[in-house]
Formats: sequence, C-alpha cells, structure tokens
Amino acid sequence: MSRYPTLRSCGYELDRTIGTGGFGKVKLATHTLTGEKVAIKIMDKTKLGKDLPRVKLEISALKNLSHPNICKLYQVIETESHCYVVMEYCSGGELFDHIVEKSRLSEMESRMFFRQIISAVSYLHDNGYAHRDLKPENVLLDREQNLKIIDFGLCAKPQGGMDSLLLTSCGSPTYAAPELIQGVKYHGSEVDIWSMGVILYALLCGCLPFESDNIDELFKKILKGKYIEPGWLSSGSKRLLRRMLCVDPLKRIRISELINDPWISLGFGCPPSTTNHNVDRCKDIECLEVISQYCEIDKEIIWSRISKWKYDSETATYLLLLNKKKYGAPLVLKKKE
Ligand SMILES: [NH3+]CCCOc1cc(-c2cn[nH]c2)ccc1C(=O)Nc1ccccc1
Repeated sequence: MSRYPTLRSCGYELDRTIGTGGFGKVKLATHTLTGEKVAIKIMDKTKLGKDLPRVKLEISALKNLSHPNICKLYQVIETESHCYVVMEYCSGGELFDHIVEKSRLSEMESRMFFRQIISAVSYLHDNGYAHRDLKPENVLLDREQNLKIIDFGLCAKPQGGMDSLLLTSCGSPTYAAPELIQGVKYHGSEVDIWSMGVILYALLCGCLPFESDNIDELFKKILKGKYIEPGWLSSGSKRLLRRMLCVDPLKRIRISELINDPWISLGFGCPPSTTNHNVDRCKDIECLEVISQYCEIDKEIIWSRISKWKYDSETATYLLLLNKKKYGAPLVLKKKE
C-alpha cells in the first residue's frame, strides 16, 4: 500500500526517491492520464515548523514564473498533514554530476550552459526575485540537456523591489557571497551573481573556487576572494570570473553587464535571450480539444477554468499535454477505467 494514498487518488503513480532536501524528499512519479514523468516534492507540514512560510513563498514564486530554464510547476496538492509540489522531471539529473563525469567542461560547453543560467537569472531579477541558493545541485538538465533551475525555497522578492536590501543569511556557504556570510545587508541580485561565478568556475575547472572542511577556513577564503586560476583558463574567462567573484558587491559585475560580456557571446554572435517567456500560458487548441473530448465538456469552458491557473489537476493535465506536444509525443489521455 502506497505511503502517499493522496497522490494515487490525485492521479500519480509514485516511483523512486530522486532527491532529499531540507524540506523533505523528491520522488519520481508518473501522471497517470498523460503518462508523463514528474518530480513530486513531498513535505510534511507538521515537521516544517518555521520553514512553512518558505514553502509558501517558493510555491507563489513558481506560480509567477514561466521560463524555459526554470523548472516548471504543474500542480500543488495540500492535505492537512502534507504539501505535494508536482514539478517538471529533469531526466538529465544534476549539472554537478555532468561536470564530475567529464571532470571539467570545454569553454564552449561551459558557455552553452552558462548562457542558459544568465537567461533564467536575468528573467528572475527582471521579475523582482533573487534565487539566493544558486549552486550546481540546484541546476538540473532535461532530456535535451536544457538547463533547469530548481529550489526556490530561499528566493526573495524584496518588498521594495530588487534595489532594497535583504539580511537573511541563507544558502550553502560554499556558494555564498562574502556580504551574505558576513551578515551585512545585501542585494539579492548581487549574491546571485557571486553564486553564478562559483558555478562558472565549477563548469570550467571541475572543482570549486573556495573549499574547506573547516567552516571558518572556508569563510576566510571567501572573504579574501582569492582562488586558483588553472593554466587552461583563457584570458577572457579569467577576466569574467574575476568580475563575478569580486568581494566588493559594489564593484561586482551586474547582470546587465554580464549579458553583454564579450566572452558570453563568443561563438554565438549575440547575448543570451532575456525576453520574458510565457509560452506555457498560451491557449493551445489541440491540447484543449484532447481534454474537452476526454471530459465531454466544451473546450471554451475547459479553457475558462485552466486560464485561472489554479495549479490543480486540470492545470497539470494541460501543461503536461503541452510538454508531450513539444516533444512530438501523441496527444492522448489514458482511457477512463
Ligand atoms: N538536487 C536535485 C534532486 C531532486 O531532483 C529534482 C528536484 C526538483 C525540484 C525540487 N524543488 N523544485 C524542483 C525537480 C526535479 C528534480 C529531478 O528531476 N531530479 C532528478 C532527475 C533525474 C535524476 C536525478 C534527479
């Protein structure tokens, strides 16, 4: 008997655990109607305590965000004891494992991945959010090696917009900016740039710029901002890393400069895309037709309910059908038993 009967009754068949985090675990599952694989983050509300508001924050952030490099939200299921967040399954796993597998990536492959991170983070910042916990474990790959940023449990939407200061110290020290670990007031956008610098270093070098088993040693290294520049790094990548891993947040490169940095456009001839994507909120007649025939309800009535974006079972079915269409899979729903 499944430990989570709610999920089975909501149309999901659970599979193996694919991750565990501060808030609970993430399990692979199959959406019965469409046959699509999903990742379900399972949180026990009775154990979340003071972290419950962060879960609510992550869910509301994900409901407002729609970008090809941000892990999609499909459905939120809440019971008295648990919260289930149904998300996009990223079959390529963690970027971290991809780097370890290849020991380090070529400059071109690093650039291909890093441009996608820039595109997602600039979209985040433009929408008033800072992630604040960017690290290779929170960067996944889908089946086509597109990059997907996850875990918005520490994201912030400063009340006064991205120019107002934050104070909460959060995220993983290894990737955390000097001002964040010092506990001084900081701008969310600036700490994200630092973490992106740590990720770019990991892509190009196959190791981390600041590491130590001793937390005090680690803090000292971060506050000093000194790291090894392996011989294989090009002058362009060294210059960019120095501008991102700059201890003084006021002198650190800004996202607008990063987008236009020449190293980022090398071989692409143009900066990464920063346009706002809401392709998932489009009205797709084909997908509506499939749901309409299945439910025997007029497709305009179906659309009037889906376009409220309640992230209920109808939202999940529609978004998963859109996924199937994008990958050229047949648009069918499993027959009712
Ligand atoms: N560090 C990631 C482990 C948890 O994995 C996920 C988390 C989320 C997630 C968590 N919060 N928000 C989204 C969404 C998707 C996955 C996922 O697909 N993981 C995976 C897939 C294949 C192999 C290995 C791991």
